[in-house]
Amino acid sequence: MERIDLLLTGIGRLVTPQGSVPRYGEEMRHVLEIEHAAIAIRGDRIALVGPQADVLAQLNGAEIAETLDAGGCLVTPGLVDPHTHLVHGGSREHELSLKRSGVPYLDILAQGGGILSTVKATRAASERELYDKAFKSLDIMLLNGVTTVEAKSGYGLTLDDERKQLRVAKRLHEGHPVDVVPTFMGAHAVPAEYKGRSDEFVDLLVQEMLPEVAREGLAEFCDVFCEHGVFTIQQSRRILQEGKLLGLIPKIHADEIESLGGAELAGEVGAISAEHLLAASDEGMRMLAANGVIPVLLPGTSFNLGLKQHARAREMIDTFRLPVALSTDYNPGSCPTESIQLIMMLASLNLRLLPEEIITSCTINAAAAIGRANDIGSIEAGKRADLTVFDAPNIAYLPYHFGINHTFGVIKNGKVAVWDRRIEGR
Ligand SMILES: O=C(O)CC1=NCN=C1
Ligand SMILES: [Zn+2]
Repeated sequence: MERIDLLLTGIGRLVTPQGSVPRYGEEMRHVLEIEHAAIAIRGDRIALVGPQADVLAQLNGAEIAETLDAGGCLVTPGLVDPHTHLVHGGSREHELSLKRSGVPYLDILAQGGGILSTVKATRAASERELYDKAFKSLDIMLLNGVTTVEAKSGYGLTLDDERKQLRVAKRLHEGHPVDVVPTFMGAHAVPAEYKGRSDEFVDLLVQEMLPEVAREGLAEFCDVFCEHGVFTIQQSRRILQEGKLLGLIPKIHADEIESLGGAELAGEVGAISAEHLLAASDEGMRMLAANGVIPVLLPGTSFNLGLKQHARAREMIDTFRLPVALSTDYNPGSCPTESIQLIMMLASLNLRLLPEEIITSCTINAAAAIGRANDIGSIEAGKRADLTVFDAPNIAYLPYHFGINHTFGVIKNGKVAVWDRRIEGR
């Protein structure tokens, strides 16, 4: 047996989905649980995983560079956050009273606030300021147990400012332990200078921004805010199809507030994922299922907007056999939180997901929503050594004991990125 760089022993309970594809419907509750487990890591890959006695027996005689005792903690795959607006300037707490007095999200946007308020702040911010602000959020996400994050542009709305955001996302990927996966979302809102001329802005997106973003290789995905008062189905279709021709995989903010048929469009254009889906129709869910589109649900957003309606997750899983994923939707307006553990609790409370489904939604299915299920999202030999160590007895405890951070340790690419000294004392 070749040298092992890190041996993690003393794992009270290891819980992981299995495989390198999304888990559909009832499969979402099938997770592997191993008590008294160990994980052997070579380089940035998992070499061995199993009951500690078996792992040690297989390592017999191998050189082990470092051994860490997990103190009986719970270990899962590193958590994946597949839908964030990470890179942005400013904040929108000044809109809180408006929101709490009942002014709808889309009305604030129509009055030039909301996303457009963040556009002003992002255009005014330097790359350094955007980088430093997002770096702090990545620290919070890492400390929460997240090892890979998707980051959308969409607060620039000019070619230069969209490129600025995407360059910052690239630099964050290089400069922070958490991996950052970039999405172009120039179709996030119609900027003030194009007010009332949305088709002309779509021309700019399609004829100038998309080709340049694709040429520079600044994004893997293209996303659109397909919503009443933002981009129509026709405009969204045009942007996503043009992006796809340029090699940008489609994603879509679909049926977040009104049922426009965004889920149907996601199926039609072959999107990798469709996001929000509070108002998705049965036909929309059928289209998602028929075309292998992953629904990414964002219970933090409906919670923070005080919406009574939630995505019909149970029907998505039980009736349409969809592979549900979860995300924070971290952004300065509709969901200003980096806490994936709060999202776990809200998924349990408002989406009625089971603990096993929640873990699957935050690991392998979230990884699949950003095209990385073959690399991350489960604890198996050959997968990336991204692990999260929780001070919890089991996975049900995470959404049950809410409002705190249960993460005691994070291993990223086989290296310790976070390690709470209280583990030693356990
Ligand atoms: O409000 C924001 O800044 C982010 C958002 N985009 C679409 N829904 C929410
Ligand atoms: Zn979003």
